[in-house]
Amino acid sequence: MSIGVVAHNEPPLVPYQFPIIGHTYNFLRDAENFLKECKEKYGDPFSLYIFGNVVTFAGADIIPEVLKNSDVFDFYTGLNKIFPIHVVFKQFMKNYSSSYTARVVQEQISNKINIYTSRLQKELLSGIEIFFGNCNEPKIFKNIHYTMSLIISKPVANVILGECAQFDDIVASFALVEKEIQKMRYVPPILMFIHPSLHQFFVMLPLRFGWNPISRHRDLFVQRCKPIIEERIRQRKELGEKYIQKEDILDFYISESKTHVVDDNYLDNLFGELYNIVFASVSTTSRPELWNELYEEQLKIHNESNGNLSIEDVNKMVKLDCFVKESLRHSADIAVIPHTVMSDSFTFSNGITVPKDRDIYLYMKDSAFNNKFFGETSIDFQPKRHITSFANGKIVHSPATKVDKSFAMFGGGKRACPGRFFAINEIKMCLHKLILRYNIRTESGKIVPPKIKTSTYVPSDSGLIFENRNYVKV
Ligand code: HEM
Repeated sequence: MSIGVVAHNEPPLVPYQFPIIGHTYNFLRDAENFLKECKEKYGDPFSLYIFGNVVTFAGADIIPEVLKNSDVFDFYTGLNKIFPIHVVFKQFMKNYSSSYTARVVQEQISNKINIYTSRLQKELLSGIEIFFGNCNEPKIFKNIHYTMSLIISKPVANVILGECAQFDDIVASFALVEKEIQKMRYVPPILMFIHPSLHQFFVMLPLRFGWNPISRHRDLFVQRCKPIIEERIRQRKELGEKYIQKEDILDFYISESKTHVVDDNYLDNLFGELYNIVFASVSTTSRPELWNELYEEQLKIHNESNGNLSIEDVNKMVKLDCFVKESLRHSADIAVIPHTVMSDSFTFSNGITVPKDRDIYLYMKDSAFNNKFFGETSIDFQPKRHITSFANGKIVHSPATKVDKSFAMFGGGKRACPGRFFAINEIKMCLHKLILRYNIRTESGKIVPPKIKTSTYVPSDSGLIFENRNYVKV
């Protein structure tokens, strides 16, 4: 049994038997139990030798320190090693800046939800009608994840592209972009055994030969949106100060660019900026879990709002919010999002030091199901745990958008997900409409667990049955 050499005060490196292979086999075979055992035996954080590299796993105590120090622990450097999403987009954008994109999402999308609510609602209802329909007879939907992506794509396309979202193929391309990019994520990192950069080279090989999974979406974007972009630029020029900016992200980027020339470079850049946001929003928002007891709350709010939701109505959906938060907690991946150490080293508050270039995986399951935060019932699905009732009758609810040490599903610190307000709002509106209209159950009548892919979960492909409640008109 060999024990790797670790520098003074480094996280303990879990002993392993076979050189080169290290812990790779145990990690691939059963990451869930293997990480649990390691944490119990070696504490937080600990290191493993996987795919030829020493990587560190941060559990519930260390995750908040990693997220808080985003200038030291870089998410994009870590992510690019296994899933070079930014390389895909950088082919289109000359000056890509992740912090600029984050600011646009926060200021132009999340801060303006009240402006978008009625449009989002209209698009969601139309998507639900197209993709689920009446369901007067119970209907089975097999690929529910993709169907939900299609439904979510409609409102997202509307907010991002304004009237360009009238084209069905543009809406479909929003859902497909996500699907195609996600495929890159599942290339097994076997070549990392030789050198980490070899895996990256292999994943990016098609890009080097000029094939980009999203090129055809770029062509469709140009075909559909170029005339609209040109017309908007023409109007801006003609009306000058009198031009009233449209409420969509496309017009925001047009106003920022201050150009009058719609050439290939300009369109590439616009496409890259816009579809980067599309990827972030569609890939994360489509979650079909439902909970029947929420029906009463939805019916009450539906009646009070006459079926026309405002942002205040969405905020009143406290039970639904707790349900969404609990669903997100339960769908936490086992370990995700490596953050790479960018400074010479970093010392955690418990005195343990990690060196430059070390990848720190967030052991999310340890945080999401920790008794320290959620007590003995941490593994149970209990949406009410997010509500606290005080003796004086005061009731406080911890919203799904709140990031703190017990809830890291949206990250934390300065780089916490800026799209979470939009995402939660959209999920709640969508679930509200679905719960009002349908009874939804799994084919087997039991809860179907997701499938495990290495250390992440992917939705199960078992079907969901939708049946019209025949009660309210949504
Ligand atoms: C349920 C849905 C979502 C989940 C679970 C989610 C989760 C996350 C997580 C974990 C991060 C990394 C945070 C960190 O490293 O601290 C992140 C970042 C980000 N998310 Fe989301 N997200 C969701 C929806 C969205 C939506 C709808 C948008 C856009 C409208 C969006 C845009 C972004 C952006 C731009 C970043 C990068 C932030 C930065 O670089 O500072 N996300 N998200």
